[in-house]
Parts: sequence; structure tokens; C-alpha cells
Amino acid sequence: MKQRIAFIGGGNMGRSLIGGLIAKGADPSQLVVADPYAPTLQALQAQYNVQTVSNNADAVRDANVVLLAVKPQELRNVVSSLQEQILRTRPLLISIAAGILATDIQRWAGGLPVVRCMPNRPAMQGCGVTALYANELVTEANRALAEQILGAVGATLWVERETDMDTVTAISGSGPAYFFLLIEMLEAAGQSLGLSPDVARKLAVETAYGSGFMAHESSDSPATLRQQVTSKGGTTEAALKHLEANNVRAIFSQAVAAAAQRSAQLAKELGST
Ligand SMILES: NC(=O)c1ccc[n+]([C@@H]2O[C@H](COP(=O)([O-])OP(=O)(O)OC[C@H]3O[C@@H](n4cnc5c(N)ncnc54)[C@H](O)[C@@H]3O)[C@@H](O)[C@H]2O)c1
Ligand code: PRO
Repeated sequence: MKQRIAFIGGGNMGRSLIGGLIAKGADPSQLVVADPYAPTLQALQAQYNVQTVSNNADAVRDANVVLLAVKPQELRNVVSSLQEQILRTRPLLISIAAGILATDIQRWAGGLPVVRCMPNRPAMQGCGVTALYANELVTEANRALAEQILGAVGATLWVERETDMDTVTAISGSGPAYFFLLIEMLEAAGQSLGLSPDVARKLAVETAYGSGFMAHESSDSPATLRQQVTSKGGTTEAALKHLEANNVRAIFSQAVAAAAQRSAQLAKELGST
């Protein structure tokens, strides 16, 4: 990749993308990270040997891609304060912020095109998934560049309607947390039934890994894979009956809807002015 990418924000997700890109062979000298928190910069410098700066304007100076990885609440100030400079150098702006509309970011940037996307934390291991959205100002070259960067750390897909980004965020952006919660709950259940913490954790984590890997590799649907584990009158059936009787599907569906609603709400609270 022959791009110079400026990361604005080197927190959890910035670090995941940087770690994933470097693991895939990106040259650290092509990546610069700006963050006001010195320990974050020191850790990124030590671990990845990327250039780090405390000032956003310094980071974007020579960049042809600016990857916005700050919290949604920070985005307007960050982009507006860079406007004068980026209007001169015209980098591609890529936002990973939940909720915030591409048109709002575009306006704060003085009219530059913006690719809005939603990656997820497994990008760090090169097995993330990113959904991207581009409005009419975004060129084919912009799209290709964004896809090249996010595609280096996992699967990519484009959505045509920006409203779908709220659902995407609820499914794959937040999704790793749902799976981590499930691992936590399996681990706790194992412990409460008498397993040692180490054994309970190993069983829970390896089972999640194996199941995810199998779902990824198999041509069978997740429902079919589930049925293959579930012997009639057996142990799995006993557990699944209990979950179904307690409305696990409805609860989960409502939880995901709450995440999507929060994404839409963030756009209203923090954008459109
Ligand atoms: N964490 C995830 O799994 C995830 C997944 C997809 C998208 N996102 C999106 O990524 C963005 C960052 O989330 P995160 O979880 O990495 O948050 P984070 O708090 O871990 O990281 C944000 C970073 O931005 C830095 N920062 C704050 N103000 C800044 C400023 N003015 N200029 C430059 N840097 C500044 C902070 O010091 C921090 O290191 C959010 O918009 C979030 O919606 C997060
Ligand atoms: N983390 C961000 C949030 O919780 C966006 C998706 C994952 O808002």
C-alpha cells in the first residue's frame, strides 16, 4: 500500500486498525497517529513503530488519507478544526464513527467527500468485517482506496442506503461485544458448576473460536450447524429449550434494535447543524 494514512485517534479502534494493517505488511513509516493522550502515543510508537504526534494538524499535513477514529462526540470539533488545512491538501476522509452521517462530516470538512464505514475490533487480527457507505460526492477512486485500506484487515462490503449503517453498527460494529459476553457467561456458568477458572475460560474461548471458525468455513447455515450439535433428547436440547422458553431470540433482537436506535440518535444529537 503506497498511501500515507493519518489516524486521528489512537484508541481501541485506531489501534486495532493500525495493528491489523501492520500485521498485513503495511510500512509503519506510512502511518501517523495523532492523539492528545501521551501514553497512547507512546504505546503505539513502542509496539508498531508508527510516527506519533499530539497535534492533529501535524498528522494530516502529508497524508492522502485521514482516518477519523475519535468518538462521535469529538468528531465535529476535530474535523472543523482541520477544515482549512484539508481543503488545501484534499485527502480522502474515512470516518469510522458510529452514527455520524457522511453528509455532516462532509459539511464540517468544507465539502470534501467522505467515506463512512463501520469496521470492528477483530480487524486487529486481520479478521474484521467492515461495511462502507459512500454518498454521491465520493468517486470510484475514493471507494477503491477505502476498500483497499479496510480490506487489508478483513472482509468488506458496501451498503447503498446510509440508514443501513445503523443496523450494521448494531450487528457487526457492536457484535464482538455480544460474543464476548457469551464467552463470559459460558465461563461463569462453568465456574459456578465447579470448573476451575482456567479450565472454564479455556473451554469457553476455544468453543467460541471453533464455532466461529466453523460457521465461517462451512457451507451449512448456522441453524443447520446448531441442529447438528443438538441430539434428540440430549444435553444441547435441554439447554436450548430453556433459552427458547425464556425468549432469548426476542431479547436478542430487542437488544440489537436498541443499538441501531442509539446509532440513529447519535446522528441527531451530534450532527445536522
Ligand atoms: N471500539 C470499537 O469496537 C469500534 C468499532 C467500530 C467503530 N468504532 C468507532 O471508532 C471511534 C473510536 O472508538 P474507540 O472505541 O477507539 O474509542 P477510544 O476512546 O478507545 O479512542 C478514541 C481516541 O481518540 C482520542 N482523542 C480524543 N479527542 C481527540 C482529539 N480531539 N483528537 C485526536 N484524538 C482524540 C482519545 O485520546 C482516544 O485515544 C468511535 O467513533 C466509535 O464509534 C469503535
Ligand atoms: N463500539 C462503538 C459503540 O459502542 C461503535 C460500535 C462498537 O458505540
